[in-house]
Amino acid sequence: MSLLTVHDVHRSYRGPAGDVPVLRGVSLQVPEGGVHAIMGPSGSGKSTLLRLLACLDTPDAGSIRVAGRSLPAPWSSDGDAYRNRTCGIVLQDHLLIDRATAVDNAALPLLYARPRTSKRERRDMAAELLTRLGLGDRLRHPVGRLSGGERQRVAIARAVIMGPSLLLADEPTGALDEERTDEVMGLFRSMSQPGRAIVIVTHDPAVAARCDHTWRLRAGRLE
Ligand SMILES: Nc1ncnc2c1ncn2[C@@H]1O[C@H](COP(=O)(O)OP(=O)(O)OP(=O)(O)O)[C@@H](O)[C@H]1O
Repeated sequence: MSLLTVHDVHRSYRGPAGDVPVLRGVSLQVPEGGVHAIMGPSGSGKSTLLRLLACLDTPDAGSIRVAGRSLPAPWSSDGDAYRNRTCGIVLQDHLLIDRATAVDNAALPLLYARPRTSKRERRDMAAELLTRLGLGDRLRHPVGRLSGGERQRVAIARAVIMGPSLLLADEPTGALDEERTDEVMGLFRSMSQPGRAIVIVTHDPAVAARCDHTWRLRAGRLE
């Protein structure tokens, strides 16, 4: 069964010389229980597509359904709930809180979880994930003082902490060495159970080779 169904999605941006079409009829069916990759040249619209799937933006035309339901409006409370409970996202600019520790950044989505969790539970869950991602000795560091690859892993921990049905990750291993890439891919693989799917945008053929399926974005369409 498809967890994610995208049908004939279009998205243009307004440019100085008129509209610039980026997505020109993207269709996609992502089955449950796997790790999938989207590749494509720089500027082909991969991040644009991911933002639509994360309900951070709306298509000009076409439809997106997750677990059989159409996506809500991005800035509605249903959109917030979708991003908190159904979908986890790792963006290229990680949007972390620099002064807060790695644990507090990773635990942030749990603040809005129902039923509520105690501060202790939230920190324990975050610490466990961060340790699994090789950050056991950085738990109490403010993320503003972490390296690019360390920040990337904090963003991954924050995206997966709620156990999302759909995990979307834009270049999640772009700043990581081989060993750390293995840890991240291992975490994604362990999450890819029935009822869940993981979609990663990557430029790295070695990462795509470890995914169940790879789509290529070319000329505004997926192949
Ligand atoms: N908010 C925006 N306003 C105008 N144009 C935009 C906007 N966001 C993206 N674009 C344009 O849309 C095109 C696709 O951008 P996008 O970031 O989706 O590509 P990408 O495939 O993710 O690229 P990369 O691999 O370099 O990250 C680019 O030409 C970009 O300049």
